[in-house]
Amino acid sequence: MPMTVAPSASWYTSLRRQAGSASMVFLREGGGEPGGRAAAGVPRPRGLTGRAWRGRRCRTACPWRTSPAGSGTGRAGTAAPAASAPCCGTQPVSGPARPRSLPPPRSRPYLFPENMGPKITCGQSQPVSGAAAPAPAGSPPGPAEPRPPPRHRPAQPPRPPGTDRAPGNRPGPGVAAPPHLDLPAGPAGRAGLHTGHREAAHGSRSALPRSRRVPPRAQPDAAPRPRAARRPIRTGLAARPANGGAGGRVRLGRPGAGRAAAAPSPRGRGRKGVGAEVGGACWGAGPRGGPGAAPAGPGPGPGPGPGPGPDLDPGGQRPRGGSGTVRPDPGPTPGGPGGQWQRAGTARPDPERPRWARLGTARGRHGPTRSGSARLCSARPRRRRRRRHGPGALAAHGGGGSGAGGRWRWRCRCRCRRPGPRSRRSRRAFPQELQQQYSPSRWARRLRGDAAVRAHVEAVTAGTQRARASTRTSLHVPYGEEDGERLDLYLPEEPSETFPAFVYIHGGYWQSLSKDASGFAAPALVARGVAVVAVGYDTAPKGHMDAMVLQVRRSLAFLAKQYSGIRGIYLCGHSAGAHLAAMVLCTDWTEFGVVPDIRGAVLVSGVYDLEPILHTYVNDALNMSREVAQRNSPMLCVTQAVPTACEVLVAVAQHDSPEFRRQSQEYSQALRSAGWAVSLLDLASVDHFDIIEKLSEDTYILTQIILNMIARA
Ligand SMILES: Nc1ccccc1C(=O)C[C@H](N)C(=O)O
Repeated sequence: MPMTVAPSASWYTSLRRQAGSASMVFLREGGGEPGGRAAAGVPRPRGLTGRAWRGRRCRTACPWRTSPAGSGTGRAGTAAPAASAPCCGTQPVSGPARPRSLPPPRSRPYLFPENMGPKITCGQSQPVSGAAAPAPAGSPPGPAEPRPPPRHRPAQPPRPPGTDRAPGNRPGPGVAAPPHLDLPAGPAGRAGLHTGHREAAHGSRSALPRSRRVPPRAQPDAAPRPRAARRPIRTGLAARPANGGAGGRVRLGRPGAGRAAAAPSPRGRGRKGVGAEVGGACWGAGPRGGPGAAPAGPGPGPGPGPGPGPDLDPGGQRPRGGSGTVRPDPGPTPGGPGGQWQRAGTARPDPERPRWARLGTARGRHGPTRSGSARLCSARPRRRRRRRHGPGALAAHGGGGSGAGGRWRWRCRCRCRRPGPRSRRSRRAFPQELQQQYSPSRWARRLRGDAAVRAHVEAVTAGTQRARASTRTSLHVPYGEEDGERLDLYLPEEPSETFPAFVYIHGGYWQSLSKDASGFAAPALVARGVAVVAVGYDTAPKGHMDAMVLQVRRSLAFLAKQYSGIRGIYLCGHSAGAHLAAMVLCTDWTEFGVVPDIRGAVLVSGVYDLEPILHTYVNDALNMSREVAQRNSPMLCVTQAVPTACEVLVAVAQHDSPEFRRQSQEYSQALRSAGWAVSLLDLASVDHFDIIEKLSEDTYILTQIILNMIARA
C-alpha cells in the first residue's frame, strides 16, 4: 500500500521528524518537554533564536519545576518535577510527573493527523476500524507509539431552547468533541485570540515572522476599543519598503517580495522563495506568502497578479502595498473583512497611564486601566522581551497554545501565577497555523496556492458545461423562494420508472462556487441510470450558516416531495458541501413534512467541526459566532443511528491538510460510535480539489465506489 507522504517541512512535521515519535506524544497530549528542547536532543528548527529554542525559564515559583536543562530526557512523562530546579515553563505530558494541583489538559489539539484510520487507496478497499490504525500517513520511521483511544467531547450541557439547535437539527446523543481552546466564550474569546491590534502592536516582536502575520479580522460582535486606549504601533515595516509602496497602508500578512521568502513553509524546509506573494489572489486572508504559494518576489512567479475572480478574493479588498508604521484598527470594519489599517501616530498614548500599561503587554491587563479591574499584581513590571519567531516556536515549546495540543504553561513574570504574556502571544500566533491548515490549496501538490483554486474552479465549471451539453437537463428548478434556492437536474436519457438520485452539494468554503459548477459528475453517473442533482444555496455573505444548512435540507425535502420517481437519494458533498451534507444527516425531518429516502452519503474532504474555522480567514465572510459554529457542527449533532440510517462514506485526500484529515477521521469515528455504518476513505495521490474533480471520470475509484454503493442499496 503506498504510503501517504505527509506535507513536508511544516513546523509540525519537521519537528516530528527531528524529535521522533516522542514529539508526537507531546504534540498530542499537550505537555512540553521537561528540561527544554535542547535536553531532548532536538535540533533547533530554522527560524528560532537560540534563546527561544532553549525556552525561557520562569523565574518564579512555578509548579512545573523540572530538572535543569540538559538533564531532562525529552520523553513524555519521564521527567519528574524537581522542586529546586529552574522551571521549564512547560509540563510533562502525563503520568506521575503531572502535579495534582493542575487540571488535566482540557484541550485537544487541532493538529491530529496521525490517527487516521486505514485508508483505501486506488484499487484497494478496506473497511476502517478506529482501533487498528496503521502507521500514519507520512509518519517518520521508528517504533510505533501506542495511541490513546480517540477522544470525544464530553456531553455538552443542554443549551437553552432557541439557542441549542438550528431549525431541523436533531439533538445528538452527546457525541461531542472537547473544547479546543482555552478561551472565554463569545466575542471576548475571539477577540482575545486574534486581536490584530495587539498582534500588530508588538510589531517586529511578533511571535510570527512578518511575512506570516495577517491583518485582524473584522469582529462585528466585539465592541471597538476607544481610540485613546490604543497606541501607535511600530511594525518595523518602514524599514522594508513593501512592493507597491503607495498609499501608506500596509497589509500585514500579505508579504512583500522580500519578506515572503523567509516565511516558514509547510512544504519544503529550505525551499526559499516558495511561499511568497500569492499575487493578491489567494482566496481569503490566510497566511499570505506562506507555503504553497507562488515563488517569492524577485524570483519568477506570478507576483501581484489577477486573482481568481471576485468570488475568490474577498481578501483582495484589503489595502495592499505601502510602507510605514501602521496601526490596525481592531474595531468592526464595514469596508471589508480584513480590518482597516491606519497610519500609526494618529492616536497618542495616554500620558495618564503608567508606562507599563502603555506597553500593552500582560501588565496592561493587570493594571487598573483594563476592564476597570483592580490591579491584581503588585510586582514591578519588567521590560518586554523579544518574542520568539516562527511557528516552530509553538511546537518547540511543547505543542503550545491551548488548541495546539496542550495548555501553555508560561506564567506571568510577576508572582501572580496568572498566565503571562507568553501565553497570550502564543495563542495569537496559533491561529496562523490554523490559517494554513484551513487553506486546502496550500497542501495541493499539482498546483499550489491560488493556482490550485483557479484550476479547480475551471475544472468543475468546464466539467459542468460538458455535462450540460451531453445530458438531458432540467436547470434552475426552484425549490424555495430565495434566489439561491435552485437546483439543476441531470437526467438519464431513458429514465426507468424509478431511479436513484445522486445529490451533489458543492464546496467553496460556503462562499464560492455554485450549482453551475456542480454538474461535472453527471456524465459518468447519468450513463448508468443515476440522476444527478446539483443543489444551489446562497453562499456568504448573502447566506449565513444557519440559512445554508436550512436551504440544503429544504432542497432534499423538495426532491422527496416533488420527484416520486426517486428510488433513493445518495447525498454527496465536497469540502463545505460535505459539511452541509453531514448536517442533512442530522436533520429532524418532522418539520419538513417528509423524510427523504437518503440511502447513502459520500462526504468528501469535509469540515465537520466549525469551531476552528472561527479563527481563520474563512470566517471573515461567514461571520459566524461561536454559537452558530457549534450548532452547525456535524461533530456536535451526531445522532444515534436508526435502523434506516444510511451508509456513510467519509473520504479525505492524501494531500488534504492534517486538519482536514483529522476532521474526517474524527467525524467518521463519531458516526461509528453512534452506530452508523461508516467507512473512512483516504484516497492516495489526490488533493483537496482533484479528489472531487475526478468524479467526472468513470474509472476514478470514488466514482466506482459511488456506483457500487448505489448498486448495492
Ligand atoms: N475548498 C474549496 C473549494 C472550491 C474552491 C476553493 C476552495 C478553498 O478551500 C479555497 C481555500 N481558500 C484554499 O486556500 O484552498
